[in-house]
Amino acid sequence: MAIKTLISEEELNLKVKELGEKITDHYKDKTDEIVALCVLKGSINFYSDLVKRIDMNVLYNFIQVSSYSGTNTTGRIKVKSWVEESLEGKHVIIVEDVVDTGNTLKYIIKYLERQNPASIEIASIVVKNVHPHGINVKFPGFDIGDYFIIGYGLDYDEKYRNLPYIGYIE
Ligand SMILES: O=P(O)(O)OC[C@H]1O[C@H](OP(=O)(O)OP(=O)(O)O)[C@H](O)[C@@H]1O
Ligand code: HPA
Repeated sequence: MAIKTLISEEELNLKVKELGEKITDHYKDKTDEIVALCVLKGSINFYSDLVKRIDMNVLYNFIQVSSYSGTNTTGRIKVKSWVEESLEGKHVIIVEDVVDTGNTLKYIIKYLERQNPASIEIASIVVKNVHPHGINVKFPGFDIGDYFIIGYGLDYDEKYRNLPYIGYIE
């Protein structure tokens, strides 16, 4: 079993910087509060790098949901923890590591909308299928093909999250 690099640490750093600049530019005239919402566990590394590249005040918030077993979605989203503070009138940036089938985001957005945020946008370091479930990823990182990826927060059965790059198992 060999791990092949798909996106290097250097490529990740450059992309995160670029996304941070785009996000800063997009929200620069907004007066309402901006919340960066980390979708645990997979987004932890991207989130931590991205918020440092956003040149304005962002509030931190975290949720934990999961639906994968091995390389397949179970199709059932398990909510392990959810947003505690009110999102009413706030601009929410959902920070994801990967948008794959789009099931997870479809679920999250449906429930977040009930809290009447001012807006909801998505930043994802990797997008696998363009517009799954019609989901529009406003701040996409890398578009990739049909790889099951690991590293930079992404796991295979909870392993490999701490690789500093994104790879796949050959
Ligand atoms: O677009 P989808 O097909 O729904 O897949 C994307 C989601 O799957 C992964 O989470 P996972 O359920 O593996 O939990 P984890 O973040 O704790 O690893 C990943 O972190 C995304 O949240
Ligand atoms: O390619 C992937 N890797 C790890 N977790 C995932 N969750 C959805 N797709 C993936």
